[in-house]
Amino acid sequence: MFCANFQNNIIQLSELPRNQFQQIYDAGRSGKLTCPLCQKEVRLYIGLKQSPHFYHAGKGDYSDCVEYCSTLQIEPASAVTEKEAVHSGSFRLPQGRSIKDEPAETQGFTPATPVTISNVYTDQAELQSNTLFPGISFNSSQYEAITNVEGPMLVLSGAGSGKTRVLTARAAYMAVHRKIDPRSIMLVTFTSKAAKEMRDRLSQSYGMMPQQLAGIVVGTFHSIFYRMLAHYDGAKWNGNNLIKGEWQREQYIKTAGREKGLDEKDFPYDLALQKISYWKNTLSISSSFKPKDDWEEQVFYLYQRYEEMKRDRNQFDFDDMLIGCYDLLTENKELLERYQKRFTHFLIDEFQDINTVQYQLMKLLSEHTRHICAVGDDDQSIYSFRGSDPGFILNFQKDFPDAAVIQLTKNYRSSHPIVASAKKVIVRNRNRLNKNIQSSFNHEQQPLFFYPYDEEEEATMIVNDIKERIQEGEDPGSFAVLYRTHSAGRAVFERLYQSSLPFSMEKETAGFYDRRVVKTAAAYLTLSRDPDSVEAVTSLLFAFFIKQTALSDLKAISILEDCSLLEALLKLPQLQPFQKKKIQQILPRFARLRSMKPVEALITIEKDMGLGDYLKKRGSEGNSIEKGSDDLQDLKVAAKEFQTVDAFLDHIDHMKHAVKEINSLQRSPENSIQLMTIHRSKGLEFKHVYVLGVTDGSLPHDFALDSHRQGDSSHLEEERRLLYVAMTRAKEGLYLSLPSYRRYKKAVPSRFIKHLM
Ligand SMILES: Nc1ncnc2c1ncn2[C@@H]1O[C@H](COP(=O)(O)OP(=O)(O)OP(=O)(O)O)[C@@H](O)[C@H]1O
Repeated sequence: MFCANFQNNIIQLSELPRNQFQQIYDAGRSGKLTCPLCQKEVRLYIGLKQSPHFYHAGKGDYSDCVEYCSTLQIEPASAVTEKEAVHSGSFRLPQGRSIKDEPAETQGFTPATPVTISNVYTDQAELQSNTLFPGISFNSSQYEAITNVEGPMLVLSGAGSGKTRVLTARAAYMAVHRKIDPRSIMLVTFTSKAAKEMRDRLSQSYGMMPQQLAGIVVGTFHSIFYRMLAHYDGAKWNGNNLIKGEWQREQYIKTAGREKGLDEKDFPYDLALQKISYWKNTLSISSSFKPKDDWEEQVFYLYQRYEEMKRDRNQFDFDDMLIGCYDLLTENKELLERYQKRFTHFLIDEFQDINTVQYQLMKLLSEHTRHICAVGDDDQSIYSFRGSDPGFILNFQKDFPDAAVIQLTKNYRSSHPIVASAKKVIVRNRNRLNKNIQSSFNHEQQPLFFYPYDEEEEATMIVNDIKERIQEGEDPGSFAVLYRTHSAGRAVFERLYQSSLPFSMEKETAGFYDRRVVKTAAAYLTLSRDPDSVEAVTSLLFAFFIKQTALSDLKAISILEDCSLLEALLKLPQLQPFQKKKIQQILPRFARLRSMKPVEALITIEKDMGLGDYLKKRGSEGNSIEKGSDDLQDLKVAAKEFQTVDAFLDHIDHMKHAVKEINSLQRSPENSIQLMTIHRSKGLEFKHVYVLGVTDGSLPHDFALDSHRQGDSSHLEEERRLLYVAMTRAKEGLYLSLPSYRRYKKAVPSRFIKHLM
């Protein structure tokens, strides 16, 4: 049905401006839409499977209502003149009627479209062997990769081609069939999640005895090498001295930057930190190191000061763990030999993401036996910013010219249409090894593009689609929603929370309202209704560049002079004249904020109340990947659906509680919808995968487009690999979202997928 009653007016869907769908959808959810005929509650459908339409909230036969609405059908929009239309609120309600009863097209709504793939699926029968472990089959390449355990081996494995299966089976085969001491097997993974999965698979699938299983050393580079360091010198490598938070690293280099007079609004500290990590992980810094240009000169200074600051405090960071171990083993031959005696067989997962220091460590440890097996896929290399380099795959063959090379090209995870589409995306990368990945099964479901209006509607469509599929019998654990950056997951988090569907997500995604800029902007809003909020006034001190110690003065002034904390700001004795002038201008505006619409209030805060200046000076505007002003734009998108500041602030509080609640539930991934960044999804698989924001600026990220414009296309290629990784997580359903607007700006489909549309 295509009409509904809203605020005593009849809305025709064909006449509803596209940007108001979400608002009407929300009105329906809060019971504010009714049927023009029976007056019962109706809702607006926004999803993937059908075009938007109104439907009755309760069950029953509503054919009369549908019929009635169809008699209200109007002439095509172009035929309705202004004279014929009346205006109600922000909606244009046509007067003209026609008795046509085909469904009216909804304005600007494009139904989901399938990805175009040209090649047809051809089933290539293959021999599978299951003699090694009952119930688990292996194709001939996998079999060879598992059983050929002597000497170096490189396994080039396409997405979903069973590298995890091969790695775990190879470890189990060595222990069970070849009776190699499990304690001498080292299996290195890239993430702790992958390590856990390997351990789980080893225990469940390969009939290993618990003591055999316990013997194999399975872990990430960091966990394995940190254990070596802690064992050698527990006092120096005490976990309490580890710098865990990025913010602390940033604080150190910003302190160093101030010594050099580097301006925070111009200087990209995030890139500087990345560069420092890169240098460390690629073992680039030696006595002969020379910065290449001015930028590197500056970063090199920050690097030196950063290292000094850590040393003075006996601290170390994650990169130091690997470098520390490398130094230890190269300097202490006796220790190296002890470890070499202990370990004889080495397996490395995600070899495409290895960096110099990790590679050198593995080479050192394995040089006595050369039983080293590296498994990787250059198309899934997505950590070059940390110094990883798919070039190691090529170097491996140089370092070990006698290495056996095995290609795994059969994809067992994803259906043919998914593999074919992902392949069409990745072949456009120039810097890659050519391979012919084929799916092992066909499926009638094609990957879909869908076209939400903006981020909010994108989240609504996805959550509704998941809800429908769960109602049809799918498990919540079959779904994953993937995105490029953490803040992009905010809207889906909020919709999922409102829907009561079980889901879990990474902490960073959940912490949108705790991001520094978001928190500061929200503090302005809070002070407009509670000028005595200690938390909000503390955030404001940051924004006005006033020392935090002023808080106790503020409290005293507020008691002695009987004024609010906010008003006390102006009476602070330590204010510089320019600060006083600014605060004088800004204070009266707080009260007015409360009567504005939240988006309007945020614009006022940004433009007229100092937040814009704060962003320029302190809000990481120089950052390339996470700009402060992007956070503010994201906050405006979140605020869009709210009519009052109070309602928006309540929503923020509610969502902060929601985060705590969801985290405390600790739902298992098997039973809940997963929200995560594409980076985190590596190595995982889901029946249905939704990829948010497949638009230029989001995927590829703006920073990669910038560097492409400046002549460096390596980041763009990495972004394409990210999309490839995201697509190849899906087994059956792949849904790529192409919103028309992003951060209030017109968005265009990602250059990576245009040829698939
Ligand atoms: N020979 C085989 N026969 C049937 N299924 C297989 C076979 N090999 C692997 N699989 C299945 O294919 C899927 C993908 O395997 P796996 O997770 O090991 O791939 P992967 O290469 O690690 O993937 P990616 O690199 O994309 O993360 C899994 O569900 C696995 O059980």
